[in-house]
Amino acid sequence: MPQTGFAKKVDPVQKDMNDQNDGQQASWISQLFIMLKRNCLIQLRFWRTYLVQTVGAPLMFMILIYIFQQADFSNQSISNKNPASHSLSGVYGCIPQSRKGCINIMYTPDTATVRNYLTAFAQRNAEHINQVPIQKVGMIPIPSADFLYQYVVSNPNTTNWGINFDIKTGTVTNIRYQVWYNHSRIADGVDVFGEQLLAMTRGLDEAISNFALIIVSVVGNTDTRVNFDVKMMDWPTVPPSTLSDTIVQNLGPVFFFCCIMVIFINVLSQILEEKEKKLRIGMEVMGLRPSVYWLSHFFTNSFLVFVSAWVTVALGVAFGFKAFTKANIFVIFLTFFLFGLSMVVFAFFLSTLFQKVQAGLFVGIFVFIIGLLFESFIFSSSYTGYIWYKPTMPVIFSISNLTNGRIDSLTNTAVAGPGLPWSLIYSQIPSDYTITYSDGISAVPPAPVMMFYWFLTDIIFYAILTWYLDCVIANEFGYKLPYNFPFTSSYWGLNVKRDMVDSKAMLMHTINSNNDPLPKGIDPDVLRQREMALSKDYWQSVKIAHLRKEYTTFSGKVAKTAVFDTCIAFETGKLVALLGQNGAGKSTTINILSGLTPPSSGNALIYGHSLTTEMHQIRKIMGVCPQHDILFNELTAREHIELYAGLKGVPKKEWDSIITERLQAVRLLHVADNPVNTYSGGMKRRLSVVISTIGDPKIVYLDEPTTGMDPVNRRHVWSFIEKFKANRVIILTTHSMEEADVLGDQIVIMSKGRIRAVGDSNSLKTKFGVGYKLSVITEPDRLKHARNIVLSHMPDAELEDASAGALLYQFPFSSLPNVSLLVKTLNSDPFVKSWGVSQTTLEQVFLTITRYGETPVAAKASENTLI
Ligand SMILES: Nc1ncnc2c1ncn2[C@@H]1O[C@H](COP(=O)(O)OP(=O)(O)OP(=O)(O)O)[C@@H](O)[C@H]1O
Repeated sequence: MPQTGFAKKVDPVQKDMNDQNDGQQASWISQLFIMLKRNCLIQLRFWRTYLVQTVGAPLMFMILIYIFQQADFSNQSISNKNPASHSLSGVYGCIPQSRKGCINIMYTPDTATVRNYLTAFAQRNAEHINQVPIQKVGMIPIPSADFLYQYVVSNPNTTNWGINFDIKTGTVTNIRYQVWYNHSRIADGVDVFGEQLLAMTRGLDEAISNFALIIVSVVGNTDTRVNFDVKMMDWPTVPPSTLSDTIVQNLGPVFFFCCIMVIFINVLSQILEEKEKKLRIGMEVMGLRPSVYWLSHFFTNSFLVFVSAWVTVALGVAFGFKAFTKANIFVIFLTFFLFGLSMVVFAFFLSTLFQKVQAGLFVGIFVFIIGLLFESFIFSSSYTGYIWYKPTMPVIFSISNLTNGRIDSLTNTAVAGPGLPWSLIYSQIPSDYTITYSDGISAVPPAPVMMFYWFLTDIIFYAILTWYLDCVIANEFGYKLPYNFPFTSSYWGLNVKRDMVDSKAMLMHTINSNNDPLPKGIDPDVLRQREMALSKDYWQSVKIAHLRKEYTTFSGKVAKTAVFDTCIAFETGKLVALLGQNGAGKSTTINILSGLTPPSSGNALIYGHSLTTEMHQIRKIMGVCPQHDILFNELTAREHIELYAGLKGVPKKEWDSIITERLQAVRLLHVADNPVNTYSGGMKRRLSVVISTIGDPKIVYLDEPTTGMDPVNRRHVWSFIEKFKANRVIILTTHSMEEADVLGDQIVIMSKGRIRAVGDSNSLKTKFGVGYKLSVITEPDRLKHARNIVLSHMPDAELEDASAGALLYQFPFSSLPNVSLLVKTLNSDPFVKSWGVSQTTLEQVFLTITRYGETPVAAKASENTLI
């Protein structure tokens, strides 16, 4: 970055500003590798889950299909079981058991005589056979007995009877007929093989004889002799190799859909969990590029889909399902694989719409169920087919869960149609598979390759949507890009390469254009710091001007102003301790400075980079230890450091020494290879502190770094921070006054979003502590009595606090000689329980400042009116 205008300046603080360190950030490809490694490590830690998803689910569904199919086969093939025990009652009508309907009787030849016989038969057996669907296809002529065999083999369980007549007329009519009976077609679940055959032959014989009598009565022929020769034939048994995969056709698409949806639900919950636990934002703050994040998830989940698709194909072939064996396995694989990828990207898209795992999962499962319904028996033959076959459907309606309708079509084509060889993927599916819908539309399915194009379209469509929504929907800290961001040159990095003069000019513009009035009763030191921060001649490593943060409601109303008009500068090599009560605005300030949340107004210059426009540059020189640990439970401390060192672009040869030295410094080396979920709260905090120091950051934010640590480890962390602060700015928030006292070179006390006091520990104690402290503990109803004792010996003493029987006084150095007499009196007083004299502590300073809020100095005038 050009240094124009800076080297010449004589101001000593220029040295800090000129110390332009562009920081560390790994290249795009290195980040991708390191993220892929992280994803793989996490997947390996959960290998059982992923094994269930990729192998277990397909295996389970395949076994289920196989079991159902075997049950269906046994229904389709013939076996003599349960001899007859029922009385004759007539011929059963056929019972449709598949969508193809059923045929009651097939007969041949199709001659007038045979038709007459069967018409007479039908009239006499009307109650059994003249019913739907019998009326339509109850009896149909077929060309030959051989046709019957072929038809039954390829359409099992659709026909009841086959009758082949051979009629020779003369003086005596010789009628021979052969009867085939599908005795698995039973009405009440009990085989009535014998009775049914008897009923049929008796019925036919009667019909034929009757017909003969009618003829006699009509034409007057007296010779009515008819010879019957009846032969029972075995129902053609379907060889196992030609059994239809009706179960695969019907259940297959549903089950294959479920295999992929298991992965879909997992991807959705994985991404949302990383969002909810702020893991993703944590990595981005440490320099991870969003594109790398998405791509790494795409690749690792693609691998899962890849495995799952191949396992499905392999199992389908192993189980001998025709959908697989009749097709080219690559066609089948590509179908599952591309469908799986489209669902992965669809999960990405859904994840951008939600912040919480629960909400996202609810919608994910809803999508799953809707998809299942579309895939189910109710819709599979019509609705999804309709969507697939109707090319005019807009792209949006092809939402991925519906695209699986194409798997349905593919399975049907593969099973019942010509199969799917690679050579046919560009050809139209034969018109035999034309489907006529209830609205009269007759659609010819397009070539199978169209299905692949649709999946690819889905993948690209949802990838673009994910990228856009991920940018414009506010993240968990309210950060978002404008709706037109793709058309801004800054997004594409075309005009971000500013030099420091530009950034300084931007800051000065912010300063000059701010007309906010000075807050009333501002502390003189705070005012001086403010003036320096706003001066065009005073430049430090960090210069913050008019920073303000308003949290707004959904309707845009300001719900809370967390930070008001912060103006301050920090110099290199100093640790700034930010103190304040809960809700004072410390974390918000750190979140703004670390780019987690955008400021409502104001700006800052951090090592020459503008906060509002060059956050990507600032991230390269920044380390953050957030208030809540952002750690991956499954990874070890070593893997965390490798991950962040990788993202920051720290050379690999330095990793080992960083791990050893820093983990040793915070006493974590002995658990370096244990997963983080085995760590205590304090251990996690220590690891978070170490992570914030990776990559030689010039500015480090430590948000309550020692919360939950025991005193011993806290001291280890203090000395680690103390050593680390050379040549950097460290901004630390804490509720431990001791910590601020020990570490803070500059202490900033905030209250209600404003800076109330600034200075080093001593100056604050001198200014706000004014000398010494005297505490007296007495009975709660003897406070006045104790106060009189104190004031009689020390009229200069100023009351700071009086509560629950405790008096806290502050007295100047000049009153010190009176202490011994006062102590004597206190010791001899029966109502005084204890007393103590001490130098003012930072805690007392803090209490004073926060108690009197806006005007700490002026407020002291009213102190003695407390009791
Ligand atoms: N996302 C938000 N929406 C609305 N108000 C918020 C949001 N985040 C913080 N606040 C409010 O802003 C104020 C400052 O919060 P902040 O977290 O910065 O305080 P803090 O000083 O860090 O407190 P603590 O010591 O408890 O961490 C609080 O009143 C808080 O309720």
